[in-house]
Amino acid sequence: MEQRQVAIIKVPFGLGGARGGAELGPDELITAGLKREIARLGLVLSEEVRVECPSVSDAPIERNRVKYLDEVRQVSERVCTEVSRAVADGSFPLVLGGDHSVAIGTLAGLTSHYSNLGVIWFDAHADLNTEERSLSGNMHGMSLAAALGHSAFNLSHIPGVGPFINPSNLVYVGLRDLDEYEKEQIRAHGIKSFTMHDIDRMGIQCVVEQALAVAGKGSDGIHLSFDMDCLDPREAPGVGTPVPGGLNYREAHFALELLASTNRITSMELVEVNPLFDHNRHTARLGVELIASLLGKRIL
Ligand SMILES: NC(=[NH2+])NCCC[C@H](N)C(=O)O
Ligand SMILES: [Mn+2]
Ligand SMILES: [Mn+2]
Repeated sequence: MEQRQVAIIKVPFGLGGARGGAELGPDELITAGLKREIARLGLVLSEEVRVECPSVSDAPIERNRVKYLDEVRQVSERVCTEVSRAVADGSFPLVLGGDHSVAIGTLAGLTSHYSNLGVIWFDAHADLNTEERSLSGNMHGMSLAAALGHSAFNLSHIPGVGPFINPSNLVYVGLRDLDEYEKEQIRAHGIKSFTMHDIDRMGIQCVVEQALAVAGKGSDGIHLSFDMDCLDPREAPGVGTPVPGGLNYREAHFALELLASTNRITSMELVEVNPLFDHNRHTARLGVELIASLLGKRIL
């Protein structure tokens, strides 16, 4: 990471998820010691903003098949503004979710500065569904369809946004739970995907090096989108949509340590921490540790 200034952007939004609780994520990460870690690394916290987000109690009763689209749209616009401002200020944007639908706003804000943004997406899921094809209607499963311009609601509807992201600069790490339509999309657009099978076969080091090559090819910035459910639920039980067979503790740390050592990651978001399903703040503490690894913390 080149910048020594970090901007924390908290997005307490959970209406895009399958079950409530992700809106408690940002505060939980702060309570778990995030700012102390940032200070220990000698980084300057240039700002800490909290994006105002609607919650279930403010939202009208949802009767549509696609859930809380208006709320996601509103939050996306606000996140876009904050992320864009952080980049303009020369800070490293660190977005704290919230469910993964907050990525729509993050990517919108980033593309307003980076014309060819690379994206590394750590997740058990592909988040490539469209409004028509989603089986659940949950917007956190549609963020990348919005960023690629495949869904009806997409980045182009957000004021101040840049271009859609390019599928050739998008890469997945940790996939293991895909809907049929998502599999078709990955094949149709040739999106580079390192599934858990590939990690078993090649090892996490080789996977991360190749992922970086894909995201970095011709790009002017690389965003890391980190869904905590990429981890095995034994490591990270506090998530909304856990899937067995994920990354273990050292694989996740090593991946982020490797990314940090290249100095090429220009922004990060960490999403889907859900304290309601956590035990003793374990998942939030792990989230803080992983952010520290990405920001340059080393063992020795
Ligand atoms: N960001 C996430 N945790 N996404 C989970 C998505 C699960 C499923 N594919 C869906 O569309 O509903
Ligand atoms: Mn996700
Ligand atoms: Mn996921």
